[in-house]
Amino acid sequence: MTLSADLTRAQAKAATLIEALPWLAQFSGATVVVKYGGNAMVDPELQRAFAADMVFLRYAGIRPVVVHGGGPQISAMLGRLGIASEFRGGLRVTTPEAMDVVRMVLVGQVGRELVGLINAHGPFAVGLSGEDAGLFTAVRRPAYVGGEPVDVGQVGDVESVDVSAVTDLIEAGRIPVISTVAPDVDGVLHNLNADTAAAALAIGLRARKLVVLTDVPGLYANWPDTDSLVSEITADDLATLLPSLESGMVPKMEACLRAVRGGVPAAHVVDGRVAHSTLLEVFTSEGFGTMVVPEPTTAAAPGAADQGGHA
Ligand SMILES: Nc1ncnc2c1ncn2[C@@H]1O[C@H](COP(=O)(O)OP(=O)(O)O)[C@@H](O)[C@H]1O
Ligand SMILES: CC(=O)N[C@@H](CCC(=O)OP(=O)(O)O)C(=O)O
Repeated sequence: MTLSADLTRAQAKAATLIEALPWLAQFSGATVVVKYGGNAMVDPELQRAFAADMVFLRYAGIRPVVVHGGGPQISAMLGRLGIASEFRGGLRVTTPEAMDVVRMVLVGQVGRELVGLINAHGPFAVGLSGEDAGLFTAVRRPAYVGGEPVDVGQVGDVESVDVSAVTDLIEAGRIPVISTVAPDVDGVLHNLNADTAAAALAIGLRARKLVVLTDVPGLYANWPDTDSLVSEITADDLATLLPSLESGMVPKMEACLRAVRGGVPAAHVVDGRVAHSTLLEVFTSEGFGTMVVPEPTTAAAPGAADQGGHA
C-alpha cells in the first residue's frame, strides 16, 4: 500500500471518530436503555459486537442498561421439553408449566450469556430480573386479537417499576442486564414481553433513548413491502398505524409509543443483524432504522431540534 493510500485510510478513520464528537457531547451522562431481542442474537460474532458496544458506551460516559428478550430461545427449549407454545397478538400463551421454562431460559440462560459476553471486557455487567429488589410488579394482561381481548395466561404488563437497584448499579459504573419476568402483587410470576418491560424501564429511569434491536431494518408501514420502511414517525402517527400492525411488531411499536409518551425523547427500532448497530445509531448522523419521536424533528444534528435531530 502507498503512503497516500495509508493516509487516506487513516483520515477516513479520523473522520469517523470525529463524527461521533457532537453525539458524545450530547449523550455524555445520559441513560440509554437498549433492548436486545432474541431474534437479533443470531450469531456469536454479533453477540460479541453487541457486548463490545455496551462497553464502548460505558467508556464514552453513557449509561447503558440492557433489557434482553429471548423469544426464539424460549420456544426452542419448550420444543425440546415437548411443551406446546403459541403466540396470540404477539404475546406467548404462558401456562404455569411454560412460565417455569420462560424464567429458566431468560434468567438462567440468555441473561447469563450476555453478562458473560460483556464481562469479557471487564467487571461491568450485573444480571437482574424483574423479581430483584422489586424492580417490576406485573399485572396480568390480555393480548388483543382483531381488537378483542384474549386471555394468554401468566402474561403481565408492568404495573410499577422500582428503579433503585438499577440506579445503584449505574452509579457504581455497572451495566445492568435485565431479564423480564416479574411477580404480581400476590407473588405470582408473570412473563413480560421484553419490549414492554424495556419501555417501562426507560420511562422509570428517565432515559434519553430507548434503542430496540430486532431482526428487520425497522418498522415497515406496509409489511412486508420492503419499500415502506419508516425512518421517522411521530407518536400520534404511530398510534394511528398501530391497529394495522401484526405479530411481534405490535408489542414493539406499542412499547416505543409508550416510551415516547412517557417522556423518553426518542425510541429507535434498529437492525440488530448489523454489527455495531447500537453504536451506529448513537454516534452517527445517518438515520438508522425507525425513530419514534413526540413531534416531527427538523434536522439530523445534535441540538437541531428540542430533542436533538436524531435525538
Ligand atoms: N410492519 C412490520 N415491520 C417490520 N417487521 C414486522 C412488521 N410486521 C411484522 N413484522 C415482523 O416482526 C418481527 C420482529 O418482532 P419479533 O419477532 O418479536 O422480534 P424480537 O425478537 O426482536 O422482539 C420481524 O422479524 C418481522 O417478521
Ligand atoms: C409475553 C411474551 O411474549 N414474552 C416473551 C418474553 C421474551 C421476549 O419478549 O423476547 P423477544 O424480545 O426476543 O421477542 C416470550 O415469552 O417470548
